[in-house]
Amino acid sequence: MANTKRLVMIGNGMAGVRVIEHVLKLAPGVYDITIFGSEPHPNYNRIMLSSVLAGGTELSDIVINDWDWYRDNGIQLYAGHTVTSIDPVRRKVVSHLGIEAEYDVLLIATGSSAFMLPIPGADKEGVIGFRDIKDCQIMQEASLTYKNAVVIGGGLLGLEAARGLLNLGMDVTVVHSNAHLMNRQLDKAASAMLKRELEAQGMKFLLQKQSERIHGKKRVKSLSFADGTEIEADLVVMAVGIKPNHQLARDAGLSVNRGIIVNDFMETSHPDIYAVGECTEHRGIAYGLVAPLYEQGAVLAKRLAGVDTEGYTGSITSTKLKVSGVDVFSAGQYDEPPGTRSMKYQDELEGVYKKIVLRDDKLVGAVLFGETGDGASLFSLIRKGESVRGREKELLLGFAPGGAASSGKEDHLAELADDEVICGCNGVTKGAIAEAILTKGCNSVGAIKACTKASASCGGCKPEVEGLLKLYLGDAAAAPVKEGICGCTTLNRDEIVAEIKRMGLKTVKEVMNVLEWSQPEGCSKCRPSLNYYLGMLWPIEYKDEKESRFTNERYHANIQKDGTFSVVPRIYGGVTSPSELKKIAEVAERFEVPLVKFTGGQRLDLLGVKKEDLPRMWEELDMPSGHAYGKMLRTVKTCVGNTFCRFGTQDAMGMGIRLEKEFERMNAPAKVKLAVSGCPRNCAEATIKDFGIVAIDGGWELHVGGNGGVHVRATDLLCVVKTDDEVVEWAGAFLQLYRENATWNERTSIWVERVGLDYIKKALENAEERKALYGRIRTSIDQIADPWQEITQSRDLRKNFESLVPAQAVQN
Ligand SMILES: Cc1cc2nc3c(=O)[nH]c(=O)nc-3n(C[C@H](O)[C@H](O)[C@H](O)COP(=O)(O)OP(=O)(O)OC[C@H]3O[C@@H](n4cnc5c(N)ncnc54)[C@H](O)[C@@H]3O)c2cc1C
Ligand SMILES: NC(=O)c1ccc[n+]([C@@H]2O[C@H](COP(=O)([O-])OP(=O)(O)OC[C@H]3O[C@@H](n4cnc5c(N)ncnc54)[C@H](O)[C@@H]3O)[C@@H](O)[C@H]2O)c1
Ligand code: SF4
Ligand code: FES
Repeated sequence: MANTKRLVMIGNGMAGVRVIEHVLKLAPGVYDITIFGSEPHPNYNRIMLSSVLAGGTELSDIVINDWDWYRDNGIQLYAGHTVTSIDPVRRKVVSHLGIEAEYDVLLIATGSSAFMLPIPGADKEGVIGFRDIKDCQIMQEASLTYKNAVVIGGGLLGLEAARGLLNLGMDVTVVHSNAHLMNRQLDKAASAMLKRELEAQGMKFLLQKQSERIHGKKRVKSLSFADGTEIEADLVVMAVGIKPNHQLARDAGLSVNRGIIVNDFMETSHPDIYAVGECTEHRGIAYGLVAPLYEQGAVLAKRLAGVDTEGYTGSITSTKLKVSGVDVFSAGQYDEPPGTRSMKYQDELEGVYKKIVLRDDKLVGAVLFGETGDGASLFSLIRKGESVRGREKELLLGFAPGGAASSGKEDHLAELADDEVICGCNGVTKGAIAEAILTKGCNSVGAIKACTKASASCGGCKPEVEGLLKLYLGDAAAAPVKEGICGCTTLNRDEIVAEIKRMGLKTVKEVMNVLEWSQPEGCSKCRPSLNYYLGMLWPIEYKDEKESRFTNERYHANIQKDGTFSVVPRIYGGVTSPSELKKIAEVAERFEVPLVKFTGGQRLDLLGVKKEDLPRMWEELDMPSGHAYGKMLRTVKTCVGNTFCRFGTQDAMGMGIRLEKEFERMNAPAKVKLAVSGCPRNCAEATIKDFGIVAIDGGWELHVGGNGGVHVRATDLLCVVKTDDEVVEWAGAFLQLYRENATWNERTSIWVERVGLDYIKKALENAEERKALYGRIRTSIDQIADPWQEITQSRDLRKNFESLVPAQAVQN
């Protein structure tokens, strides 16, 4: 593009990408943008990692900008690339995979890393920080094998990690060096109440403990302390603060202290090199919360767009602990240094504690425990810095339910100026939310979230957003507002499916237009779900929209953390042959596959494959896709059954192979796994599968709704049948009932609990209905070709893989 400047950004995290979002709006077409990010993911909401660890949230739920966003905005993204050097003279950066990028403007947004205590044994297996997706995965995997988790650090991160590990079923002890928890956010009274509450949830604490040494051969076994005591540990999570990632800047000669030193316009000591986020130090402060970083980002974006700005002058911060069942809020001055006065309210029975701290009639701090609904309002007063003389009691007790002086939250919100920030995480003002409600028709928290991003991160501002809804829409908002499948619509799954059927809508775009989506392009939640519903409803006419699928499903292979892919061919029922194994081995050798591994589902995983090699590998393997990447039928695990096992009563392998051939290529709301055991000893673990078959004398037990993942659930017994044909028919009917009624992304374990086993039994016991369901699943599956074959046989489709050079670098 003529006259465009080359903007290169190092770091694909929250602060940096927020700057790019602003720049795209303020100065479209001005920059040719390249981003390098060490993590092999698109930009995601790091704040929400606590929810991912605690369960119920997946990476796809926390992605802020999906791969399409980069592509649609012409951004060259090198995901999985760590920049290893900056050359300020030649104005270029180099990544660890050798990619060079020249810049006119360089933006460093490298964030920070977990601070790891430099104690002996800290390098052992099982000792980690909590900073990214990978750490979440390590903790989730450890919880499957190990019992004792120790979290060092009783701050925000440590407690959120500890709660997540409890959810994963581990025995968790938090080791804290201070005498009270969250000592950087809470006073002693609130801290004591917090400790009691967390103990009631099952967390254990060791306070005033100095960790001295981590023991164990290869993997951690225990942790010992300066006082000579020791605790068993299979997993140690260090959450003792963060250290800004500034080495790259230091090596390039930039001024660095705790972080990269920046002025009020986020300029570093070098011309045309800017820095933003946790990697920076501004007026002596390195921030570790997202709200100030977004404030920095807004200033920097204006600077880059040539828009006037007064500069960034620093932030007062507020925090909210994200542990369900415990409400803790802290803002500004949380203790009472000389020159301040405080007012406190404590109700031990109700578990409520409130404190406000004042200096010269101004509110300078607040600590809330138990009732935190007024947090954002108090924070806004702290930021304003105006006199609150005469209103102190009202501030302490006033806004919350049960408060003495009830001026009401809406009254308070009404008094706020339009430029007051309501959502600190995303820098959204009252004026922006008012505009969304009054002129853009947003009438739910979800719609406001989609339109403005308010409440999209920690969720701490949700009470204020609800208050504004009530303020502007009155009683209309007092009624519980229906939440849609995502922020783009207020319609839920059943309403959407009904409307698609009623109006005969046939494409994703059509659904969005006709059902009046608030975002014309939809989002990463609704697009794949609409694609699924349409395919399920119109199996013959509907053409799958590849662009509405996630990367793995688009490339028919699982993307790995280094940007390579894994290839899993289908091995029916886990039964293979020497010639098939030889073929796989030869292909693995020919393509120099770095790792070959058996999966938990009895197949072979070829890991570390370059994207451009995928079609040729599939061709040479000449086997069907194992669909290890999609919301589809994954595996049918089998035991040897009566073919070899002396306990076996039925042919488990034969049944497994038959079922896998019957239902392979089946699209579903979520992944589906089956297993067949040849007798009630159940070696194939059929009772933790979506559909499990266990042989008994003279028949088969059919089990449904099991799950062996993070949320383990044993199956419910659906029925007992006699013949193999009946097994296939019931399995097909059950899977189709699930396909037709579950919400996209809902596993059978959740769906079965939601609709109830009785509903499923009733639907399937009717032979006519069962046969009809079976007929419909067959029709659906018969329309779908094997994706690997489809790609290898089409020159156009192959090009999608071949044209992507450097293949492993570019994810968009
Ligand atoms: C579990 C958890 C929960 C949190 N909860 C909250 C919360 O509730 N509220 C809140 O305000 N804050 C919270 N935070 C803090 C918040 O996430 C951070 O303040 C924010 O993410 C910092 O944004 P950033 O862009 O500066 O850094 P990051 O989001 O860390 O992004 C930096 C990116 O740069 C990449 N990078 C680093 N070096 C290089 C290199 N050389 N080349 C290429 N890429 C590189 C990193 O891999 C990273 O992806 C939480 C943090 C964690 C870990
Ligand atoms: N809800 C939220 O806002 C939230 C959640 C998670 C993380 N974060 C942010 O992520 C960053 C990291 O969080 P964090 O909790 O690690 O940092 P932190 O600095 O807030 O807390 C670290 C805690 O560890 C304790 N500690 C220090 N050395 C220790 C030692 N040797 N042994 C035991 N305890 C020790 C400190 O007393 C402190 O309370 C912070 O910037 C935090 O603000 C915020
Ligand atoms: S489940 Fe029964 S038949 Fe199958 S391997 Fe185990 S003991 Fe043998
Ligand atoms: S304050 Fe965190 S999402 Fe609004």
